[in-house]
Amino acid sequence: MKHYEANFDGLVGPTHNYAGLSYGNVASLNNAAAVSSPKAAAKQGLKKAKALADLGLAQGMLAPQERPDLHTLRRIGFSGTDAEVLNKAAKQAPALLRACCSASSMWTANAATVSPSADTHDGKIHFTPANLVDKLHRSIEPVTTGNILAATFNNSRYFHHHQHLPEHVSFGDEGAANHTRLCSEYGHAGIELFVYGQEATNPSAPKPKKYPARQTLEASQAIARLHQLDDESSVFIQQNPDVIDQGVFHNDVIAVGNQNVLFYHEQAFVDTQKKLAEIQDKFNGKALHFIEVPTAKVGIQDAVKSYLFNTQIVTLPNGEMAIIAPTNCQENEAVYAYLNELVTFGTPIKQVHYFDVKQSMQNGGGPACLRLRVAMNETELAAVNPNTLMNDELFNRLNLWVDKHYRDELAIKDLADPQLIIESRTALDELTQIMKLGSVYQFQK
Ligand SMILES: NCCC[C@H](NC(=O)CCC(=O)O)C(=O)O
Repeated sequence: MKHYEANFDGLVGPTHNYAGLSYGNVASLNNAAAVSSPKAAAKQGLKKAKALADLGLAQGMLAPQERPDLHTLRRIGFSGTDAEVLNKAAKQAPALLRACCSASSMWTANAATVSPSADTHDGKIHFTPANLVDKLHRSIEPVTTGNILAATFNNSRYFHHHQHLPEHVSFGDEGAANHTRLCSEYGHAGIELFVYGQEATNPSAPKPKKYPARQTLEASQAIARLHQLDDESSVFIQQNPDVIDQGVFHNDVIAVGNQNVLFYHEQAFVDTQKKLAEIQDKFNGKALHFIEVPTAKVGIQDAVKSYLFNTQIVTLPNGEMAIIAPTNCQENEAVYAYLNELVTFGTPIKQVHYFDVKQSMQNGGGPACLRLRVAMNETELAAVNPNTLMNDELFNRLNLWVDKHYRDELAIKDLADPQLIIESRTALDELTQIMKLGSVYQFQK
């Protein structure tokens, strides 16, 4: 039986904009009110996804969400026709309107946590949508995310979909951005690493002073229980609170794993040596590559600016690993020098491929934020909705669809334009037909 790790990238939605909504995410704050290009953003994402499919990897796409989210605006008391709701919100509560217009579901690393069947007791792939409670604009994603995941992985024989965790800060859950999996082969049982920012029920435990720690230990433990993981195959690691305060709002800004490689910054974790020993122990003596990047070579600021660790590490069909990096890594002298050196270290990582995903980067989302990993065997892959899988036909269709429906530019003031509702719904309605998703959006019910 063949095994794959498929990447499901988030298709960037028609309202992609820079609203400065993510306190603690430096890029989001720095680019607040800049003019975005939804069309360029969607095309950059499609190009990366297609390039990975062309490298011989399993690659899918996840549909974006309905924005502006009029359902939420009505729920908080704005009434009338769609245009009236938008108009009133724009005048009376512009910050809430901005939160209801974000295309943030594009960062599918935050869509859910996924545990492959090799790790779970019932032998199914488990999905739990992230509740994303730390940020208002993201907390409105999980229900539709669940609908989209269920329409994409639509076979209950292989896929088990859970409800998102309770919507309270004690269970702050950011999905796969704070989760990585180590294994010798994708189809073998692996070690699931859950990296949390704080313990909600232990006020004396360390936590950041300035920026929020979005993921809690309690949420990570709940996911491990729901996904039927063994203690022997789960490791809970605290993210270093000092680096959260320097802009590392998710673990995938400072560490990434693939198969037997863990690539991380020296300052990423609390109790690093102890945790590495636990991982090695649970890995049953099999070979592991811990690639630690020292501060002396790449400082935290360079890591945050370039997104060195928000790279994807993928295993190519020939068994070598490649790093999928944003072009921002080439533009940073220290990081570029490090990556050029990394491929000579004798680790499984042999190549680096650079992609321009700047539209997403300007909101703090790199190549790894844009994808949700799902390790699958060939039977499970065959059970995925085939219309979501990347190939020449889907790539061409989606590019044409973007050309037809997306704006070249979007400024914050444009979010109050009622025409944007019509454009966005028309686009999404057509998309659900292209990807054969059924009625996943509120406006279709
Ligand atoms: N994994 C990357 C997530 C990036 C995302 N940025 C945002 O939501 C920025 C939106 C804005 O500011 O318009 C976040 O911080 O959760």
